[in-house]
Amino acid sequence: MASIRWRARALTAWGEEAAVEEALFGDGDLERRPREVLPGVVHVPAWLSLRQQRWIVDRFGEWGRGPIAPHSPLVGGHPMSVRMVSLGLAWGPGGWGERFGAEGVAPLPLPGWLVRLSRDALRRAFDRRIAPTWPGLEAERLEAWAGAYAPDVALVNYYPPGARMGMHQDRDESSSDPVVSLSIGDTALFRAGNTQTRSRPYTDLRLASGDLIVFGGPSRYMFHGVPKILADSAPPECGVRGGRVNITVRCTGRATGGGNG
Ligand SMILES: O=C(O)CCC(=O)C(=O)O
Ligand SMILES: [Fe+2]
Repeated sequence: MASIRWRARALTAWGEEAAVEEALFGDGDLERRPREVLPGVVHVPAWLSLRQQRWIVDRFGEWGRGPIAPHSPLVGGHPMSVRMVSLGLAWGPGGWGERFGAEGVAPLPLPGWLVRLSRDALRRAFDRRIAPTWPGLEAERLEAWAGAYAPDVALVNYYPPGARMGMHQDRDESSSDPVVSLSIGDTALFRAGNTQTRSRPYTDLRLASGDLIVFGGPSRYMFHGVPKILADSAPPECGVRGGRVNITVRCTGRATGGGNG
């Protein structure tokens, strides 16, 4: 029995190492060019400049000193290894709510600059030359669509070294508008799965400091996760010392008082 458990652990570890190796040296990711990873999933490497990253990391510090202290929600009775705060609404395992915790504190609003940045993200990612499959809009219609994108919440995650996030769907938002995700700090191994199951097929990619990934349309409800953070891989100038910051911007249509445009 013990040896079976050991073998299972060894196989899991081997699977992860193989995934890391594939993500680091596999054909798909070597070029670090903007590309549609799956229909509706677009990865834009190094989208944010180091200066923008540092500025956002300063805001991240302010959010952490805000009304909601960074915390690790319990999922299935276990605390998540990431620490999070949310903006616009308060996120918990039960979904998005108006208030957080026993004291019922109101979260900070989603800032206007993050709304504008997210619209820019859609313009950049869903250019037909990069993302031919979805939504396939020609320039003028893309501009109108991106300009009308109205996110109202964000989940801000800090991954200390060694943290991870299991495969899950982002389905607490009633809107199927795309999720815009920004990464700063250590590189993450990001697993983009499928919409049916939390297992294969999946596509692994590296999200490095400054990278953008957007998922919408046919992949809006894909399973995804972060099996590993690559320690000490952040550029020192990004502003994160040890670990990784991830911000996902989303639309619930429920938050009020946010910064629009
Ligand atoms: O850290 C990431 O890249 C993904 C985070 C995520 O999936 C989430 O916050 O729901
Ligand atoms: Fe997610």
